[in-house]
Amino acid sequence: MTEAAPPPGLTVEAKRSDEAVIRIRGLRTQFGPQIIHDNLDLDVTKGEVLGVVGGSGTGKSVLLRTIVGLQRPTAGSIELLGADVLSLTDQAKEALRTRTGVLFQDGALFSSLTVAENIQVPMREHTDLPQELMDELAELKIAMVGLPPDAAGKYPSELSGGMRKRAGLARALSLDPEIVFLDEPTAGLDPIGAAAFDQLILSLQKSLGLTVFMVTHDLDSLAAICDRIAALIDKKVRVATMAEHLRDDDPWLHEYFHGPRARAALDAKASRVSA
Ligand SMILES: Nc1ncnc2c1ncn2[C@@H]1O[C@H](COP(=O)(O)OP(=O)(O)OP(=O)(O)O)[C@@H](O)[C@H]1O
Repeated sequence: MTEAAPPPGLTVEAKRSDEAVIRIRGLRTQFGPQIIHDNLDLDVTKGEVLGVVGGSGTGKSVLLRTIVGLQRPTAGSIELLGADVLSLTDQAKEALRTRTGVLFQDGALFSSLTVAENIQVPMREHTDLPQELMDELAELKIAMVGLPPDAAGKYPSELSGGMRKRAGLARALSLDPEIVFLDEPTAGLDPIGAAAFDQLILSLQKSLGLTVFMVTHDLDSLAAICDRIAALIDKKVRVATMAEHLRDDDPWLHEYFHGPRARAALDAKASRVSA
């Protein structure tokens, strides 16, 4: 079947931007006199892995929280999966929440619940599935993130840091979201654990067709799995591929992407590609 021609007046550019699952325009975020984002625009395309970087305090986590509706901006518009986040009814907000998953920096698991119960929290909140089915789904999510089956009955305190991250990811995937938001998913993991977590994110992204919005400081993650990188600079984002950022002469980008750690990450990527 041939693709239908776009309606008159719809340009190729407009057609392409229709694929944006997150579209931010003119975002301004301010805490008292402190302006964090100013006239920030960002499009995130369906199915991409977007890395979000920036110096400490530039507003990466606030941006994530604002997109998922946990923080209200001072001005601007945010479209998430076609819905205008800032004017939704509570009911529509709930419905949108079932289509997104969030992994906060510390995993944010409930310490008094087992891993399976943690994974079932969003199911209980948003569905009325019978317990038996929720148990089966929790088992499936546990397998998907590479945890052993006996992790289901364990409490977060009984897991290693890497396992807790995986459990947090399983909970973020609880309702089969279309977009996952990850806040520094590899922070606190050793390099081997971090690389394994990167590969897990990449394989889930590919098999589930997820869009991934990932705040990170981890240059290895950026090099290994991100399609594009949004750098928070001067209260706005500059979105480009890693190769393009490497050619940018902005001082922060230059220091970030040309320092010794960046070179090591790029060398590691180059040797993976040539292997
Ligand atoms: N609820 C809040 N009230 C007041 N100020 C806040 C609030 N949340 C964040 N901030 C401020 O906004 C700025 C951006 O915070 P954010 O956590 O987004 O930074 P970040 O880029 O994620 O930093 P880091 O890389 O250090 O985690 C910081 O100066 C922070 O103190």
